[in-house]
Amino acid sequence: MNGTTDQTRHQDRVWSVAEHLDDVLSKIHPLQPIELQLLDAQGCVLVEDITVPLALPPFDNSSMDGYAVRVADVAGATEEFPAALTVIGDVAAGSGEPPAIGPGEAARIMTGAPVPPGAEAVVPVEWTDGGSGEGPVLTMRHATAAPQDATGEVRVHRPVEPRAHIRAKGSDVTAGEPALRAGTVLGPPQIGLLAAIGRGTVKVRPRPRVVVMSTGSELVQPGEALGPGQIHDSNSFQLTAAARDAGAIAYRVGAVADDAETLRATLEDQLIRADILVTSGGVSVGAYDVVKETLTDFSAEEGTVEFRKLAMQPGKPQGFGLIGPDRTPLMALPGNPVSSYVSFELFVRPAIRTLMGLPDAHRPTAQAECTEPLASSPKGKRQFLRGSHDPETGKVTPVGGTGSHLIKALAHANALIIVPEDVTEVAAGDKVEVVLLG
Ligand SMILES: Nc1nc2c(c(=O)[nH]1)N[C@H]1C(S)=C(S)[C@@H](COP(=O)(O)OP(=O)(O)OC[C@H]3O[C@@H](n4cnc5c(N)ncnc54)[C@H](O)[C@@H]3O)O[C@H]1N2
Ligand code: MOO
Repeated sequence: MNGTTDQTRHQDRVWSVAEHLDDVLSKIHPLQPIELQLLDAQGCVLVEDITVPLALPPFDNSSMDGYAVRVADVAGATEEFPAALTVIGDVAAGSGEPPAIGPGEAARIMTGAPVPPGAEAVVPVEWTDGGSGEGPVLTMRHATAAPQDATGEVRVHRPVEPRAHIRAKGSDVTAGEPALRAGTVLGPPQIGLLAAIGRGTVKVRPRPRVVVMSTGSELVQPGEALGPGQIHDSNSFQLTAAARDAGAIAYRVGAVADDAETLRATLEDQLIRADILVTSGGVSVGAYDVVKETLTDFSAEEGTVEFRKLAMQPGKPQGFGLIGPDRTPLMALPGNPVSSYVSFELFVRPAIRTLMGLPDAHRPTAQAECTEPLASSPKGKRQFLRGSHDPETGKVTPVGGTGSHLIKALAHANALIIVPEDVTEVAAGDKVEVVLLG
């Protein structure tokens, strides 16, 4: 058997969606963890258990703007017979050493300020005359407008329970308690907790750097006028946005012309900053399908990219391999805009999320009732039609047709309707599986 026959046979093999995905994911491994600043770690997976170094709150503090008092001093107080206390000063949030409260004394205290020694409870300002000498008030007067309120006398109109309006030291978390476990995905509240316990950096799996490049001599940057036979490059924008949406740091490279040398040089340049490379276009059987030509001709040192046909529509032609000195994954997607996007959702997004070590690499799916019959689907191919899914009714309505060039319909869809390989007809009311695009 000669080499050409081998290669021809190999190319003849049609891969299922699952086989291609398995092959991609089997060659992609989570990135090495690094220490990142908190905000750079957003959306990343924590790889260390985090223990609370100090209690939260770190000290007893007031939950209200009011007066720190001794309970016995306000026992039995009413509006008619208020308890009059001597105000010995202000305790603002951030106060280092608040004054001690003796019998018959109170300190004006602000929310979050440390409870002074001797105080047993906080009376909200609304239960007092605020030092005005008149009836109950709703607010304190501002310190600059009425500095005298930090001294003088306050009348308290209600008694208070011990510890009332005091947030105890350690009532949130105590020192030594686990704060977050390795494997946690860092969302805003987790980042808030890390900041609260004083962590400036954390060890996480970083976001992958994804380089997106489109190929095609017909492509013109949006914003520029089209010449004859030209179209705007939409894939590189769509795919860069999709890479970001998947959690990656995405770099968009302008469209590369259908020229093998230019493509080779651009790939070499870009490898340095890529954890994964995504190309669009040039993978079919045309005379100018430069991605396939260039990457198939790679030497052993440069790496191997395999081009294959998948039993799916859209997204039949796909290339995948590992290139460059670090064997960086490269995914060569078909150029038709819907094909490249569907391919991204099915193969690149899970690859990105696997690099990040995320537990949910795949988009969620749901069963839905199809509101309209679907045009006959090719036998033996898994078809992904665009749909508008309503989670409230559990129904999905097809949007646009099967054409891989229907960019507008894709922009009005929020789901992909899956028509399995063995199904050729879907009637209105039939149940279908949908990929929820979020
Ligand atoms: N004789 C055959 N022709 C084709 C086959 C086949 O099996 N036999 N497969 C078709 C299928 S399926 C697909 S998908 C496409 C894939 O083609 P390529 O990956 O080589 O992509 P191009 O030829 O470069 O472009 C296809 C189409 O998409 C437009 N395009 C490309 N890049 C962009 C971009 N960045 N932004 C917007 N639009 C883009 C391009 O102008 C073409 O119209 O091949 C079929 N042909
Ligand atoms: O597979 Mo192509 O992606 O059908 O248009």
